[in-house]
Order: sequence, then structure tokens, then C-alpha cells
Amino acid sequence: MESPSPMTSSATITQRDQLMVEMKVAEIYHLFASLPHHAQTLMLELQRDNHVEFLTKGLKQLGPNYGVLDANRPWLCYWILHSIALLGDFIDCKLENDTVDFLNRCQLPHLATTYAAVNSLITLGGERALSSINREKLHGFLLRMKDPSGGFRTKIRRSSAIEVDLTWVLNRRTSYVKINVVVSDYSYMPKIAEAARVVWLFLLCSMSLADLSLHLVLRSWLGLYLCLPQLPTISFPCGEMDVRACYTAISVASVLDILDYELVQNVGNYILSCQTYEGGIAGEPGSEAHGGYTFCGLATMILINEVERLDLPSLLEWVVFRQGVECGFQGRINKLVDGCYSFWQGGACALMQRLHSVVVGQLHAKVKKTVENTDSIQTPNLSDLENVPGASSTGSGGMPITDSVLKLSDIGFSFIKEQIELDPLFHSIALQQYILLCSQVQDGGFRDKPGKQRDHYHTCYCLSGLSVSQHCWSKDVDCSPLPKAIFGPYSNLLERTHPLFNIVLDRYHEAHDFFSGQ
Ligand SMILES: CC(C)=CCC/C(C)=C/CC/C(C)=C/COP(=O)(O)OP(=O)(O)O
Ligand SMILES: [Zn+2]
Repeated sequence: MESPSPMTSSATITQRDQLMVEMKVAEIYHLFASLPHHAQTLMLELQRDNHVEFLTKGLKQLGPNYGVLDANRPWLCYWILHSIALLGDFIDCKLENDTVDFLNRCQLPHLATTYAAVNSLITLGGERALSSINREKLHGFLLRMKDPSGGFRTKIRRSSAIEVDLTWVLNRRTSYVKINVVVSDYSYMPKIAEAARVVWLFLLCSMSLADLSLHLVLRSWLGLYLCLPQLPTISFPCGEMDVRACYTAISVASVLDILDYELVQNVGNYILSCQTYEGGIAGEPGSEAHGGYTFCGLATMILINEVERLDLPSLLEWVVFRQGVECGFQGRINKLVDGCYSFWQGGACALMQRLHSVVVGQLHAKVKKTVENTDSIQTPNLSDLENVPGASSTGSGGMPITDSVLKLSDIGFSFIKEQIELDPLFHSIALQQYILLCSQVQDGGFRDKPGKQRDHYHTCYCLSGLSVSQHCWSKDVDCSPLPKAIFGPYSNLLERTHPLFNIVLDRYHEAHDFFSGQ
């Protein structure tokens, strides 16, 4: 594991900021505690209708025909559609059809946008939405986004396959033109070599032309010489390479049943290099651990069946200590609580809850190693450690290793089928309290913290975190939560979300049946 040297967090909040938030939150809890029971129930109620109205209005504002294709629109679609699905509601047919058409135009060429578009289409569900996803093309796109180091890059950059770059080189004695021809597509090399001789003659006749016009003339001439009406373009992966890009690529491939070993190669090494000395996972090697990336890294490692390579006891310790006195989660050490981490950190806790046997196995190995390295007279009997419950040999997701060849795309499906042995690893009722009393806006929508404005991103991830914290007491995925698992009235209960993909479970199952049957 490569880690930066231990140091204090690079995050910079002051004690004053922290105290201000703690006081605002305490004020809300104090007010709540002073209310009579019926008023408390009202305050705790999930304002379903207002949330749906806020969300539907947001979706309509994206239209009417979803004219502009900017990178945020598919995200807005996903945040809104997923929130509506969590609330158990639907959108009308016309809006649904417009949304499917729009999303189909967003499937390329950005990884994160592709993830948002695919998750949205699965959330809409139905034959039209699901069959509109071109899985073969997407598989090719994902392969092209892969970096040799194992990570994924977020964007495709299109550039000319043949770039002609002219530089006038001037010095005291000579003045000449340096021609740089950058060829990205080597199949043009023989023709280019043949062209070079003619270019030289051409240049001799054109020395009087200005730099810019010579550049243009030469470029179009080269196109003509190669019998191409336009110089061909070629796509390069570019943009940041980070843990989020890995997650979006692997999540999309897994949910569409196109995940294979070529896509997975070296991804685990990259994620592993991002786990820090703190225990959590950073966006890239050498950075600070953060809740968003910890969720992405952990979910990716589960989906590629390599989760046991992470140091899970340290990850668990890091994530559970991110829940603070305000009852919500912070994203990283020394930063303020924020409603969106209800999902990133709460979701990571829900994943860890299903990895019980792998964690126990790793702890067991750690203890054994320490004991072996200690010359103490009080050395425990090593054979006692073999009997620690759950210390069995498992594959990823706590699944027993079997002899049959593992189909990678099945991992997301089997992961949630296993019975959970552990109680929740975070204070699920406290988190619901923070979401409902501090993040919920009574007129509809959710926010980061009191004093901030509502927005669709926070609405999506507060609702996702609320769903995770309501369902994490159910040992079996098919069981409804008991009333004691729900903070506030039982009518607050949301639909269950798949903790690896963050797609409402019945929509996930519909997509799984659709794609695995193809
Ligand atoms: C799939 C997907 C959408 C993944 C996104 C994962 C995610 C939320 C990453 C967090 C990025 C980050 C470093 C935010 C810090 O912002 P900040 O400094 O404003 O916040 P902070 O103070 O809470 O750290
Ligand atoms: Zn936030």
C-alpha cells in the first residue's frame, strides 16, 4: 500500500466553523426535544409530496427537448430519477420518452456521464429504455478509456490523426521552416513518407507564404494527397485518472453484464495504491482519504472480486469514525458534516457489513502475525485463533471460493443475496435523525447542512443514505425493515437501493434479468 507520510489532514476548517455547525445542529435537536409528541412526529415526517414536486419540476426544467448536451445534464437526470424512484414515485409517459431519447445521446464520450446515463435508463426501466443501451459499443468505449497502469481516464479527446506543425526557425545565419508531422495512425506512414519528398518541393515554392496560411495550405494539401476529403481523426483517452473513473467504468460494465478480465486487468493494483495510511481511499495515489472515493474504491474492489486485497480493518475504522456528534457523516478528517456523505460513508458501512467474514479473516491474520513476532511469555495458543467465528476462507463479498469459474458480472447480483451476519456498523438511527431534521427542506429537497440551499445532488445522496440506514437492520434482502429500524413514522420508509450501484433494487433486478438473458 503506497501512502503519503502521516501528517495532519490537508483540509482547512477552523474550530469556529466546526463550533458554528455543532451549535446550529444542537439548536435544531434541542427544539425538537422540547416539542410535544405530535409536533415531533410532524417534524420527522418525510415530506414525500414536496420532494416529488421539487424533483419533477427540476426534470421538466432540463427540457423541453433537452437541447444542450452539457456534462451535468445526465447527472441531474440520474439524481432526480433515482430520488423519485427511492420515494416510490414515477414520472409521466411523455417526460419518460423525452428522457430516454436525451439519455441515449449522452452515452459517450465521458465515463462519469455514461454512468449517470446508464443508471438513469435502468431506473426508468422497461423495454424501450433498456434496449436503447448499445452494450457492444460501450464495451469498446470502456476498453479505450483504460490506462496501461490499470486505472481509467474520464474523457476521450478527438484529434486529427495527422497533425502538421510548422515552426519558423530563425537564427543569425539561416532562416528555415521546421515541419513537424505528428502521425497518430501508423497505417498512413508509407504514404506520408512518399509525400515528404513532394512536400519539400511544395515548400520551396511557398517560402513567401506567411506561417499561418502555409500551415493551412499544407494541411489541406496533405489531405488531398492522401486522397482524404478531411484528415482523419483519432480518439485518445484523456482527462483525470482517478478512483471515481474506475468505479463508474466497472459499475457500468457489471450492471450491463459486459465485465470481463480485460477490463478488470490491473484495476485492483490502482485502487490498492490509493488506500492511505488513514485506512480510507483517496482519489489518486498520494492524496488524502475521502468518503466519496472510499465508497468508489471499495465498491470497485468488490465488483472485481479483489476486495480482500484492501486493508479492511483499517478502512472500517476510518469510515465508522467519520460519523460525528452532529449524527451525520463528514467526508474526511477535520472537515464539516455534510448530508451527501450519508450515502458515500453510510453506503461504505453497508458494504462493509456484508464483508464480515473477510474482515474477521484479516484481523485474525493480523493478530497471528503480531503474536508470531512477539517474544512474550503470555503468547496465546495459536490454535485458539483458528476458531474465531467467520475466519473462513472466502472470495470477494464474503462469498465462499468455489471451483467453478467466476463470472465477474454475477458478483453484484450474488453480493446482496447473502444473509447479513452483523448489525449495522454505524448509528443508523442517528443518521436518519440528521437527514430528516438537518438536511431535509420542508418545502421539498435536501441540503448539505442547515444554512445551505437545497439541490438535486444532495437530495439524491441524502435519500440514498436514508434508504441505506433504514434497510441496514434487515438481515435478508427480501425482508421489510421492522418499525424500530425507521426513525419517525413508518411511512418514511423508502425503496431499497442496491449498495454497489445505487440503483433501486427492483429496477436493478429488472435490468439484471434483461441483460443476463441477452
Ligand atoms: C460516482 C461518483 C459521483 C462519485 C463521487 C465521489 C465523491 C463525492 C468524491 C468527492 C470529491 C471530493 C474530493 C470532494 C471534496 O469536496 P469539498 O472539499 O468541497 O468537500 P469536503 O469538505 O466535504 O471534503
Ligand atoms: Zn455534499
